[in-house]
Amino acid sequence: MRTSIATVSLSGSLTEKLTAAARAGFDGVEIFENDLLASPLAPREIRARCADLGLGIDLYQPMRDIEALPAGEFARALRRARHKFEVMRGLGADTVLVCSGVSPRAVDDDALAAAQLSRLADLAQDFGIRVAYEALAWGRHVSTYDHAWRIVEAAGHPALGTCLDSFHILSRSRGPEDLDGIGDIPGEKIFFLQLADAPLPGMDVLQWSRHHRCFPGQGGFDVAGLLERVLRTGYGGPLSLEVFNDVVRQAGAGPTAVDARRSLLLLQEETGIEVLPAPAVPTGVAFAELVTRDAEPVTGLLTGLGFARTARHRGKPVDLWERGEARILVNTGPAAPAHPLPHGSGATPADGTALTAIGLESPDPAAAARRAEALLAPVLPRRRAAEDVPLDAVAAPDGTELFLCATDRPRLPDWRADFQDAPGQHPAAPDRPAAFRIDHVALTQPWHRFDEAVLFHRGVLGLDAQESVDVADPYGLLRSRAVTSADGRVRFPLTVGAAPGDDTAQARHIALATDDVVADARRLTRAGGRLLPIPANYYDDLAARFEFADGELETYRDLGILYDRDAHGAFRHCYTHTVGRVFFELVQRDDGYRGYGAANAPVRLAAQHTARWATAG
Ligand SMILES: O=C(O)c1ccc(O)c(O)c1
Ligand SMILES: [Mg+2]
Repeated sequence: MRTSIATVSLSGSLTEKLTAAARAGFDGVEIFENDLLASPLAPREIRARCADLGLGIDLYQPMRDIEALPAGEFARALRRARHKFEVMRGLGADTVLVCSGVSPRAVDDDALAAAQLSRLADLAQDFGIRVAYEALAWGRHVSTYDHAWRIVEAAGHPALGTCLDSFHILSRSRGPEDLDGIGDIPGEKIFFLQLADAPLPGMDVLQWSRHHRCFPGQGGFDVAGLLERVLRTGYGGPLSLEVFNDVVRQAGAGPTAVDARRSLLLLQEETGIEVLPAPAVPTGVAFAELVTRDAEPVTGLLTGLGFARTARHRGKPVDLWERGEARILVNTGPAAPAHPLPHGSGATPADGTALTAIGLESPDPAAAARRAEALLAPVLPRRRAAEDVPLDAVAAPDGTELFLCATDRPRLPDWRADFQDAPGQHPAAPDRPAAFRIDHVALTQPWHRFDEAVLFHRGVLGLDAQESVDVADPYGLLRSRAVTSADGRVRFPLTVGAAPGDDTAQARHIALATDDVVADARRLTRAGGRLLPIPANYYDDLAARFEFADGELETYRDLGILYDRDAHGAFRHCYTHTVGRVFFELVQRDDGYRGYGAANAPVRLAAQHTARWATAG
């Protein structure tokens, strides 16, 4: 089906918006009146620009306050309409959107509304234009799609149809039965379909619509369910995204357009319109890669955590550090990322050590890469040097390189083949295999790419998105949403920091799962490592909330171990100091604890701020 996007859904000048929409592969656009008014281009020039870019102008919008008006006022509205139809002639646009009125002077009279819309449609017809009437959820007398349709039906004019907008419909829907009326509208009378999602729970509907709409799959609406109903009517027009969102207004148009198209592709896949390569859900984390100019602080920390340097890359200054199933690459080479990093990404190695890449254990790396490519993820070169093992890799929205790889699996190229054993190196802490591994990797996101990142990990990699949690940071609020595989072998809490410039909230971390966090915490301190000190007040509060065996709480207090419990089990965890933009966490999950210790996160963040001041002198 034809895909389209409203210019209001992208930031920048009209030219920037059109270019971004075309580059992302949209077939057409809805031109928002404000974008036209603010543009130095005449309507004919906009038309030519769109034609050069291969974009159609599928809709011009909005026209407001036209129906059910007193006679004099309606005459003035028609004059306005004639002027707009002339603009549309210049644009070569053949459909105009008319929103249900909000004017206090409009009267509650469906017959009058139908008669006046019919007059408007007569005029439109002279210009070869169709009128699509949309019920705004906050319309004065018409606020539901079925009411708008009753008026259109009563008018019975060939140039008058309805526009369905998923936001207005779903924001007012109390249950699926409220959508049954869609099936009563003949598909050819649905002149246009606008798609948007929104976060739940709702709020005042005008604020919700104007500031918080998001692309399908990024909110809580069942947009796919609605689309299926509309398709069953026989609707054959464009699928058009119309998102009003404060963050989107500030984010770059290029990446937003890609995010938007990816959202639409996933929606089309969900509704059976598009067939994409199936996801090959990662089964584990093969490695995490740190880039650093000065390896010593990181390797010192890794040694204290029981890792040993076991191998070195044959052609690059990259060392493999291992303990159990946890593998960390330490890259001291020039940190030229294969993909440009967005501003504010936690993957930026500018100031020392940064977490820039993750190896995902993939059941079928080539298939995973094909899906990623179909969903517009930048595909990175398979070989960085002639002698390297070919590895599939793509860039996540935050610039993190995701290697789709295999470890010790016959018939698949093994990423470790590029590494040569470092003789005589064994981890200081021999483990039962799998007793020590990467539990999760917390990936801070640029503030304006969070919703995109969640959809990317869900849609492209096939991970499940968990509930979003808010965490109080002393200097703001942190939002965190984990994407995980069903068995919990892959867990990436995606977080978005308080203030964009806040270094503490920007740091990424690797959490290492152990079956004895106390022993590992002691090992680190014995090796001269520092664990993040936690205030005594925290332990006094723990004593009030939970019961502990004799001495247990004192041990935690001495070491800085935090404690949490959920319906399943217990969680003990502690944090190393931060090196550059990276720190480590040691975690012990008992009896199937599912979370990440969110209850402790405010204490941890405050302690990290304090520690940063201490080291800053
Ligand atoms: O918020 C508005 O006014 C507005 C305008 C045009 C639309 O298509 C819409 O859904 C909302
Ligand atoms: Mg709309």
